[in-house]
Amino acid sequence: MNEADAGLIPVTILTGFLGSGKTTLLNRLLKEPSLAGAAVIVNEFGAVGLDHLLIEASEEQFQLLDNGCVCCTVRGDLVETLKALHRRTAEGELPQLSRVVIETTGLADPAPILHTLIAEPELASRYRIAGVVTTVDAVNGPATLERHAEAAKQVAVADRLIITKADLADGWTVEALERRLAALAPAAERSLVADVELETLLDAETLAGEARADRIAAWFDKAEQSVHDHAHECGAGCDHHDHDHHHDHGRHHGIQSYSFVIDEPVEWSAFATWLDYVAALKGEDLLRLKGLVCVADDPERPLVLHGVQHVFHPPVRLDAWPSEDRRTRLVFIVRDIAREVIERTLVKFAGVRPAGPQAPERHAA
Ligand SMILES: Nc1nc2c(ncn2[C@@H]2O[C@H](COP(=O)(O)OP(=O)(O)OP(=O)(O)O)[C@@H](O)[C@H]2O)c(=O)[nH]1
Repeated sequence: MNEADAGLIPVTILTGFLGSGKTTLLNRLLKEPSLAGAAVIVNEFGAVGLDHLLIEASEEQFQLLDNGCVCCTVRGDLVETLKALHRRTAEGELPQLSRVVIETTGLADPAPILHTLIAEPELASRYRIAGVVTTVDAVNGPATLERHAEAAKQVAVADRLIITKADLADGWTVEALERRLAALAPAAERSLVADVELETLLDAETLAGEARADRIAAWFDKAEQSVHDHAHECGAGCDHHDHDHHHDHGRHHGIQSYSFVIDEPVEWSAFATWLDYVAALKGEDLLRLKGLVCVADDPERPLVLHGVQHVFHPPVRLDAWPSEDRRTRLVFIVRDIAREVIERTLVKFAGVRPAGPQAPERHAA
């Protein structure tokens, strides 16, 4: 931090591809005493997102941006949220703000977010960027970096790279991933999540203010260039001609999110058979599945489900429902898998018929 930054509120961006362990790390961080005065801004897809139920922050600490992806459609909401946080703190409505952590969606490009923080005068006079922390999943990470430009970008702008799920991968895979990360982000510090010092993690910035601003400007130019290239690829057939839409359309192409709500408790053995089937058949394009499940033999204690491509993590049983709503909710983020396909398999294997869409389907961007 340089002198000009003194007195500004540090903002850390916590990013990483879908299911790479951002929320898990954030929940660990939120238990740190030094995070007591922090505000947490979480961006999730879709009106029926579940993250806000799974993050253990106090209501006062927590701000949700759930109307799109923070790097594109809800960037304005982020600006307003940060302005309002500052105003409410100054007016004594909220306690003094020690720092802000922004958890992005798994598909976000952090560069435009950083650019916004620097370029928006009111924000730049109140907040400083404390760094970008990117989680990379050791099991899916190598393939994800090859397949998804978003993931490579999240790594490239990182100050700190946190390798998660090394406990599920062999040593050789982790070493190969480390080499790949070193090539993509030579200046970033790398550590395994098990070795992370939580106390210092959020002050991750490895570049001084000006160098960072230059680097972000360079990234932003590249982003503009890819938008421009995309506009050419799209040609006359593409009817989206405003800048932001090109930006989204180019990067989150083919990715959709949708959710299902199931009114009745489910029989776990049939439901688990359905999960196995979906993972085996569609794993590569099933970028993320999250669920809160009401199981017939223990309806008071829901199961939390996490699927990340082919990997289904062991379900975790909560002691109680996190909100009044006790129905099973499933959120999917997929590439080119139609909602009807998932719905059909739910009926066939799990024997349940989900209620109609709770919110209009939307593209994940
Ligand atoms: N074994 C193991 N599991 C992990 C680790 N980190 C996260 N997980 C599991 O991975 C799943 C997804 O973790 P999340 O923290 O929800 O990932 P996320 O990046 O917040 O996911 P999105 O918000 O959907 O992008 C959960 O089941 C976690 O328990 C890890 O280091 N080891």
